[in-house]
Amino acid sequence: MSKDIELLPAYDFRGHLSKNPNYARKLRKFSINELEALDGDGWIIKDNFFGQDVSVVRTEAESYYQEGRLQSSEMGQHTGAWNDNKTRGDVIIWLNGDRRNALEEKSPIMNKLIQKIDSLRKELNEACELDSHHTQIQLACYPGSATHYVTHLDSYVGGARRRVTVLYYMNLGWKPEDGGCLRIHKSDGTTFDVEPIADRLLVFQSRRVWHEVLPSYSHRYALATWFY
Ligand SMILES: O=C(O)CCC(=O)C(=O)O
Ligand SMILES: [Fe+2]
Repeated sequence: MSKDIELLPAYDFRGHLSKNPNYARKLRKFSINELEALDGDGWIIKDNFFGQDVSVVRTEAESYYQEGRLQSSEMGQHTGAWNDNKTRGDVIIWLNGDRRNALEEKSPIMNKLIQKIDSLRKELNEACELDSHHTQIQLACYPGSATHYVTHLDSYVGGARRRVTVLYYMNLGWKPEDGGCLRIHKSDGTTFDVEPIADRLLVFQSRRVWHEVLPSYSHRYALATWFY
């Protein structure tokens, strides 16, 4: 993805909060420091987000893989140019729309996790006037063999108009040699690698944070949610 793409405006979380200081009291899941970081660096990490049920979520995720329901991903609906495993080597399933309704029966614990992630959106709506009413949810597996995803933005003019990306990792016993870090490219030219360890949540501004998935050498599972 070329860095010349036209950017959509980023969201000013702290600005919206400071216009309504009373709303600071509505913060339960995010701290003011975290909202400042979402405006500043553009991302935050929340470890131990869901607790020990991460192992059940992982098992539920693997069942989609074993049933052959994870399919090669497509990037950019407007062009086939990105639909190529040199760009992106994960296999995915969308869990919104009709599949979302089946989740309660098929993957009850993942369903609970999805609700917990959605409560973050509701809090941002209430406290920071995010006014987000549309989400997309995707379960993805990078099945080892150096599968990766090149540097990109999740949202830009002409693409999906996402505002917030939430990634939840479910890789128990992750080791450095498993690879698959999420590499963030900072505006000062340096990088920051996020290890995709179990029960870690990463939240970032979809319109600002350039990122890539480094080659993965074992099965690497993540649940991605986008707030529009
Ligand atoms: O799984 C990850 O860490 C990131 C995946 C990603 O960047 C995407 O699906 O847009
Ligand atoms: Fe991404």
